[in-house]
Amino acid sequence: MAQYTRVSGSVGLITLQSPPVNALSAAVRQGIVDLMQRALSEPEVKSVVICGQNGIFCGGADIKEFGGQMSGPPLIPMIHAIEAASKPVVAAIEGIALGGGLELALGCHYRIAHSKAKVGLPEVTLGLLPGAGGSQRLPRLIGVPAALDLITTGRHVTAAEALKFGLVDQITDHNTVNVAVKFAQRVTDQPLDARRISTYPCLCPPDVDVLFEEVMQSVRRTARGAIAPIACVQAVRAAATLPYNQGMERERELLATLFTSGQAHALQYFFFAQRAVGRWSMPSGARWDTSKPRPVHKAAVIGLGTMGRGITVALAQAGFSVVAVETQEKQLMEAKQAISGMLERGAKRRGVAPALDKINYGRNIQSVADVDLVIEAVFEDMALKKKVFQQLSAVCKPSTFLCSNTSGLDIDQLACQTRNPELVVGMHFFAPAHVMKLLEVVYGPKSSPLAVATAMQLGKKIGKVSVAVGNCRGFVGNRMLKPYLEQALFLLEEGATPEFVDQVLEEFGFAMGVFRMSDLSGLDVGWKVRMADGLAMPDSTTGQPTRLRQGRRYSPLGDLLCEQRRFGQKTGRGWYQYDKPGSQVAKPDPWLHRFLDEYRARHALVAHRIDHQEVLERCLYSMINEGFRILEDGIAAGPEDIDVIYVFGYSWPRHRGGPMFYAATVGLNKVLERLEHYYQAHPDVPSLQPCPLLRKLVASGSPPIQKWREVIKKVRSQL
Ligand SMILES: C[C@H](O)[C@H](C)C(=O)SCCNC(=O)CCNC(=O)[C@H](O)C(C)(C)COP(=O)([O-])OP(=O)([O-])OC[C@H]1O[C@@H](n2cnc3c(N)ncnc32)[C@H](O)[C@@H]1OP(=O)([O-])[O-]
Repeated sequence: MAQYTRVSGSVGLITLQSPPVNALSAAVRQGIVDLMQRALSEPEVKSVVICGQNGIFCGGADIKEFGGQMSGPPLIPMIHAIEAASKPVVAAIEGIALGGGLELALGCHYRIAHSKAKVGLPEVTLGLLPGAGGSQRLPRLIGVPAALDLITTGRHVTAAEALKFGLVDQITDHNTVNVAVKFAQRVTDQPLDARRISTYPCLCPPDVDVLFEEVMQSVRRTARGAIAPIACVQAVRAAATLPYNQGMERERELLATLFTSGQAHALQYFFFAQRAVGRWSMPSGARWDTSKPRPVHKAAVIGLGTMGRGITVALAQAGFSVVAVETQEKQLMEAKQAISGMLERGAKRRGVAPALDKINYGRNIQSVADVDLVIEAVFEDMALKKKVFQQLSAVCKPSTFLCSNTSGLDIDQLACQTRNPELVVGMHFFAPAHVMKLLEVVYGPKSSPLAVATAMQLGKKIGKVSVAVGNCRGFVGNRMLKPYLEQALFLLEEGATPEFVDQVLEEFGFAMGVFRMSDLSGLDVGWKVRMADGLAMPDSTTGQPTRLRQGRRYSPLGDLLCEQRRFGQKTGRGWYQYDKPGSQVAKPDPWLHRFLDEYRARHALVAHRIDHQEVLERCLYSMINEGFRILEDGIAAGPEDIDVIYVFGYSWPRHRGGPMFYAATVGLNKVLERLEHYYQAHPDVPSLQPCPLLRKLVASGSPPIQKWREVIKKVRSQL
């Protein structure tokens, strides 16, 4: 929908009207076409201004329309008609002009932006490319290098940067529409041919071929298998080498390939999944829109190890006053230094002043008596955490929220240490906590919707993607990681090498394979947890490491490496070898290959040929199977929660949508059939036994992932 008003006597004002972001739905496009014809036909009208309702210009094509039959006037001829208009058309950009929204503005003859506006062509983040002339007009307007940067990254640029690029003609701090109307009146007699961007030559730097080669190489390196960034480079190359119309034809061809690709579906699913996790719910029925958060003004962090430091930085950078407590003097001094350094570097990158004055350091837990919310980040030991929660409950105001950054310990046990267990939730950050976007907000049986709402809102305020999950061992992320790690170890026992397993997972799109990741995070972290669980102990009779624990298959490979202090990067030896402790370049280690051969011989294991398919299916399907158990248990409300956790917390490739979306893509019946195949071969590995929910979904015809929540609700109501 669009509205037409005549302003200042001679200006036709077209206002896009489709909340919340005036996306270019069929109705909006029809409105623009009709009202442009009206403005051009009215003799009194000398110029036209296009703007958006509610201080937002346009969020681009309507992503909700992508899944269906496209109807209404097509975008490209609509924008061509505006560019060819006989009267000047001015875009008044407020809020955002993204994707098709910016392409619409590029079809206009002038662009006026509010100083706080952001513009960009983020189609690549949806597995697409600017398909309404953006890949051909932008290079002609701002040059090939800048256009390549904006189109291959999809980043949003500020109005100031857009002005520097020449992407907008003027920026204002005042009412943008009024400024644009005045501007439109001033340019009525200016020649328009010079303002039709599609007619501009595409000026190229002398070494344009070298530039495209370099950009293509770096894009291939960072894309990790995503195809859209590569198509974006090819589209801009068409602008640099072909006449406009041929370039547009090339843009159309490339977009057609992407539009129907699985990756575009995965990325568009993920776009909406990111928004779905904000609409959280709890098994009790409490929901995001019925639970009001309590404002947090002052927070505290207890324990300034690696995680505590990152959490303190994230809070301070977001403007919160923070009381940072560390009882050990030496640790406190080191933490102060590290935190100041992180704040200064972050502030420099963002061009702002470091928030050093936001933090008060203390060694005494008494100093947190007046805060609104505390995040405990002490060593991952239940007894220690319980003691800290008892102290906090005694010291803090009764209304203070007590949160733990534990990565998998029982939140309810901590809640039971306090006077107000309903105000206790988990806030599980991911290392480095001031960088990683993901936050698991963990509610226990006593946690109140108020506490969950407050933690979710705080997460959003410090720039995190927060996902509300139930309390269980390992919550969602680490619980699904366990069978994934387990299968990787079993594959080594059966003949694979760490390099091969990692290569398969990295070709799939993970930033790092399971063994390189394990070396990075340190093998001793998991070892300590297994020791605490009594898992890493040798057989009481033989004293030898056994491969069976409570009737389940267990691989002591990781424990055996740790007994030799092969903790990974930190000791220079792990699943790989490194030049020296702390270096990050992993090299295959002949010692480990010999160790695996001896281990197999000692346990009478016969190595067999393991191919890509087996690695992917056993590692990913066992993880996905655990995902279905988590949905069945109600620990996660829907598949979107799991997928957002894995993309933002465990580097699952976004262009594959997430583990649950991937299962839907592969086909649930195939996942079920393969799990049954592997479980038959490995009956002592319960994580391969297909989850009943998976069976039920297959039995009900494998409904599309958007429909799983209904099936889950029915299944859980029958439990
Ligand atoms: C031809 C052409 O070349 C091609 C092919 C294209 O143009 S492809 C399209 C290119 N455009 C984009 O990639 C921009 C995508 N949007 C965003 O980046 C952000 O939304 C935002 C604009 C920066 C606002 O962020 P926000 O944090 O303030 O709010 P929100 O929660 O995100 O969004 C608020 C609500 O608006 C919905 N929404 C946002 N953008 C939308 C869009 N383009 N289409 C449909 N719905 C959209 C969103 O789902 C949510 O709905 P609900 O959850 O409330 O029901």
